[in-house]
Amino acid sequence: MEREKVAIIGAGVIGGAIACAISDDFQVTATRRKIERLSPLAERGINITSDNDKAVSEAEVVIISVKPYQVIPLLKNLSNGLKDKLVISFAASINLDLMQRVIPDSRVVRAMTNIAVQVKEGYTVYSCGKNVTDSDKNVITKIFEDMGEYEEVDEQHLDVLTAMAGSSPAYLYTVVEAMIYGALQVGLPRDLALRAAAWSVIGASHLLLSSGKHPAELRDMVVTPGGVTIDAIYALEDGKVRTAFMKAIRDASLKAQRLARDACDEAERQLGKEN
Ligand SMILES: NC(=O)C1=CN([C@@H]2O[C@H](COP(=O)(O)OP(=O)(O)OC[C@H]3O[C@@H](n4cnc5c(N)ncnc54)[C@H](OP(=O)(O)O)[C@@H]3O)[C@@H](O)[C@H]2O)C=CC1
Ligand SMILES: O=C(O)[C@@H]1CCC=N1
Repeated sequence: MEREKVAIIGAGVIGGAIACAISDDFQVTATRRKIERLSPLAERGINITSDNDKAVSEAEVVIISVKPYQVIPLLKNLSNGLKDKLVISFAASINLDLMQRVIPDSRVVRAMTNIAVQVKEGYTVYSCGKNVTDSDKNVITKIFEDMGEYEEVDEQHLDVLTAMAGSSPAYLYTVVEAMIYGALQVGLPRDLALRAAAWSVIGASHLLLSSGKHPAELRDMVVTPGGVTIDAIYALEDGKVRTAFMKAIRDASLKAQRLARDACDEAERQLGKEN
């Protein structure tokens, strides 16, 4: 069976990861302006070009993975070619309504994922525009399945989910790095410290998801009275780690919402100028 053709416009960090994750099941063409940086994708059999128009014209599905401020100008440039196509944007903060105003004749999906797509273990959340069909949904879920876990959500949650799902690996790497440094301080070899921290994150996550238990209950099961863990928990509470994480998620969510407002204001200015 002929594989569906997908164009990925802006194959940088996340677009490149998506290209690799779906390339067994879809015929992928990846674009960016600095085409020489796409050679690792070409080595994996992915078509590469810096010609967005050509990539779009040959594709049935178009994935947009440029920076948020580049999305609206890009969609305007490509609007003729995008007519009647399914367009999936992974850009933070650029909402469905805004994209739909610029490409009214396309079927638009807004999605957020994370860097674990590189190992096909991303977590993708998405919302569909009004005219997305059931057959589009089949294609969308096939793409997202190749990237890891996925679920459809109400668009109103996508800015907070950018902070929770899209950005989360960065927070976890910060935690893991700090844990490794703690272990180095008391003499554990570097590679052993890294494996201990990373496998603990994976195991703890799987247990959390499969047990259905609240994280506080699971934490309590680890804390042996008079034992080792309680001294770590005491130090973490003393360092206000929970407040720090709550602030981090709140601030990142507010930033996503502010970027969304700025993008709308800028688009209004541009669209106003054209009318
Ligand atoms: N990084 C992450 O973990 C995640 C990022 N995102 C979202 O993905 C988007 C991209 O982020 P990220 O991958 O980190 O950023 P990158 O800068 O790595 O990727 C953006 C890419 O877009 C390319 N680009 C810019 N303009 C054009 C154009 N006109 N035509 C074709 N390609 C173009 C750039 O390459 P060149 O300059 O060579 O053209 C660059 O490679 C953002 O909107 C972000 O919100 C979503 C989820 C997770
Ligand atoms: O930092 C960002 O804006 C993007 C969105 C989620 C992850 N990276």
